[in-house]
Amino acid sequence: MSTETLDYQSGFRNHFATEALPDALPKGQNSPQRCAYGLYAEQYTGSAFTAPRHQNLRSWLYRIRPSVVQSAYQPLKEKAVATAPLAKPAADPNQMRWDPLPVPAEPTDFIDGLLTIAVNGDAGAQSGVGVHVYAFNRDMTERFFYNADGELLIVPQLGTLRLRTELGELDIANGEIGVIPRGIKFQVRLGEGADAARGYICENYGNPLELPGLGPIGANGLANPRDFLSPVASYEDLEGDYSLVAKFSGRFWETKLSHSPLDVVAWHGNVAPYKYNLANFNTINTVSFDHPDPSIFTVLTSASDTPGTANLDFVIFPPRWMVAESTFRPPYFHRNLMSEFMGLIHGEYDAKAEGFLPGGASLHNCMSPHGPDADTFEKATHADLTPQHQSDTMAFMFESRYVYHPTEAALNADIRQRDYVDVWSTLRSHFDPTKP
Ligand SMILES: O=C(O)Cc1cc(O)ccc1O
Ligand SMILES: [Fe+2]
Repeated sequence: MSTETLDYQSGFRNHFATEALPDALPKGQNSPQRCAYGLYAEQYTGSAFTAPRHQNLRSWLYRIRPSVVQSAYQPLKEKAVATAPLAKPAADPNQMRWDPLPVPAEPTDFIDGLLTIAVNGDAGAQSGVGVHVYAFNRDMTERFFYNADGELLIVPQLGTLRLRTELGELDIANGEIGVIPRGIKFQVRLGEGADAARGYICENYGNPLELPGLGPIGANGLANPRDFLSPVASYEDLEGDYSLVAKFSGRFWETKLSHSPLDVVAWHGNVAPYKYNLANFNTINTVSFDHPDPSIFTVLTSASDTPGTANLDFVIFPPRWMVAESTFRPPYFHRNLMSEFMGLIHGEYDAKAEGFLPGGASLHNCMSPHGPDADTFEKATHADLTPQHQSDTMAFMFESRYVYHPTEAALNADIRQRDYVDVWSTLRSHFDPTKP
């Protein structure tokens, strides 16, 4: 368990510069003939070299040993982690819901505690996402991990996490998110006070997440850049029996290391892990009438090649005032082009009176109808429309243009609520042609 508090650098995709030893970063160049302290220089790119400047991502790492010091990769036995496209695709128009994944009874670390719920797109074509849940109770100590298939958006629901990465350490708690860029080596440990952890992960095979455009909202609002925090350089110089697990092209591999890969003494650049506290989200909502579309709650977006039609939108449903006049205030009934995976970080979600639990999940695929359950509809159509504060709530959505294919494991899981569709079964006709 990790207790000391961490320092961070603030700003979204800033060009950061950080060193754990004085003058470890070279001055005025990236590749000096000899680096300070006998370090090796290593460039790490998060985009093609020739990506447009505003999307060009790279950092320079000054490390004790270059990453090439490793043994041959060997395949690791199959995990409960799937990657798109599935061998047996199983897209399903049924509305689906799951209870929270139980915390394991056996000692289980972050990697072994992952279960894929659904995937879409094609990881090899760098489009789509994988949606996983995790539940674990043991620190990663001798092993480290990187994911070549995509960046990882981590949404803790239970227990704080200490993310120990090559570029430094991050703590993320319930109500915060962490993002590990594609390929960054890291280790997950239980944070302060946690003996188990559970949460959600969106593995983004596509373009890296970025802040959405604000359009007529103006220059400020939603998630503000300065609230994003990246780690400062910190390193360990440890020799011993370590291993590095790689998720590469849908399979898990392992290479033996004789040292800890968290040996970066200094780095500079604009691609780095980051965290964000969802409580800092500047929420915008109607002050007149009607229920706005949830795109006003977009925290981060991964663009596809069709403008406005995201590979992934990460959307939250934060605490907020509900003041709409003469309006049905909860989410409306709808059928959407975009496919929607939802989770609940804490509290209750305003479209569902019961059954959608913190740590649970729901899936409403392209064009599958959904919306408020029957109890919510009943209450909201008779509610007194005074200003009401929607408190203690934080739901989120991984919304994607690509249809989600649930995994067989998720379809057959004990935690699946097989009677979910019945939450709408008592919605009766109120139609009366004599009463306009
Ligand atoms: O399905 C959901 O609960 C997510 C959602 C919320 C909302 O306020 C409007 C549309 C929508 O898809
Ligand atoms: Fe929806």
